Amino acid sequence: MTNRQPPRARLTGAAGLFFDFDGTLAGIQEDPETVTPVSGVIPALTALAQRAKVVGIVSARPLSFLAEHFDEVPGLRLSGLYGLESSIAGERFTDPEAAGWEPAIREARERAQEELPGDVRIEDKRLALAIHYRSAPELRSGIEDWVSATAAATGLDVRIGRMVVELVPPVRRDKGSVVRSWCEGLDTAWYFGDDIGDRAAFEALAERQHDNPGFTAVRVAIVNSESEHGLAEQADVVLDAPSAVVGYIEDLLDVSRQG
Ligand SMILES: O=P(O)(O)OC[C@H]1O[C@H](O[C@H]2O[C@H](CO)[C@@H](O)[C@H](O)[C@H]2O)[C@H](O)[C@@H](O)[C@@H]1O
Repeated sequence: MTNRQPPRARLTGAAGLFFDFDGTLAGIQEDPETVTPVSGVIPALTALAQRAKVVGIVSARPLSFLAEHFDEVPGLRLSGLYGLESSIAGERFTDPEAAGWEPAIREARERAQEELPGDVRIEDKRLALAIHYRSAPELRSGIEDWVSATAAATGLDVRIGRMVVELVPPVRRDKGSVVRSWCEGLDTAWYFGDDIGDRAAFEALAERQHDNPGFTAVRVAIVNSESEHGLAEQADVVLDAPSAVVGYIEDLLDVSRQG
């Protein structure tokens, strides 16, 4: 059991709460297409969005996937593909520099379909290509070599995740840039994450706290048997499952209602 007591931070002043999706609001499964938020996430986020100044999802999933699962939460911000896409108050944005890399992603997908073994799962996210080896972990180093070679041939960048390697446009955006911009005007912000890509968001919160002594950052790591990237060591709170994130939000709302 890795849960710790939540800190005594409350939803006072201008508060923001930002959540990664896979492994944080949803359990990990073999097929990414069938993943849904765990029970209680939608009502918890709905209540939070009524109470906090900014609530958002900061994910590597495409915006279309996030919209399908979260459109019913009023006021929720969505950021997809590590900040390349977003939707805020009904306004959709796609990074124009990244958009030019769609043909390179398509080329990489065609190469993957021809060259990679059938037990590797290829997830085409239009502006990113994820190669999953969860169903064949022994293929990891071969896939990493293939991804490096394809990145060199296409000009794309490489990102590593949980049993996944991705080809992405070489654009300077990450979850840290999203959190940095969403923290503007906030007094307190929480970030909940479980994976390597969430480190940049933790760092953005730490930087903001360092530069603004009046700002409170709460970094929440969701750890699991696959965690190996030091996120828990940087965290203020450690939880052990997406269901514990729902419990944490409910506690936070309760404590904040009590004033
Ligand atoms: O930023 P996130 O919302 O956490 O997205 C990160 C990646 O999540 C998905 O892959 C992960 O979850 C899959 C489903 O449980 C799992 O099979 C895989 O091993 C995990 O890496 C998603 O499919 C990727 O596109 C995201 O980059």
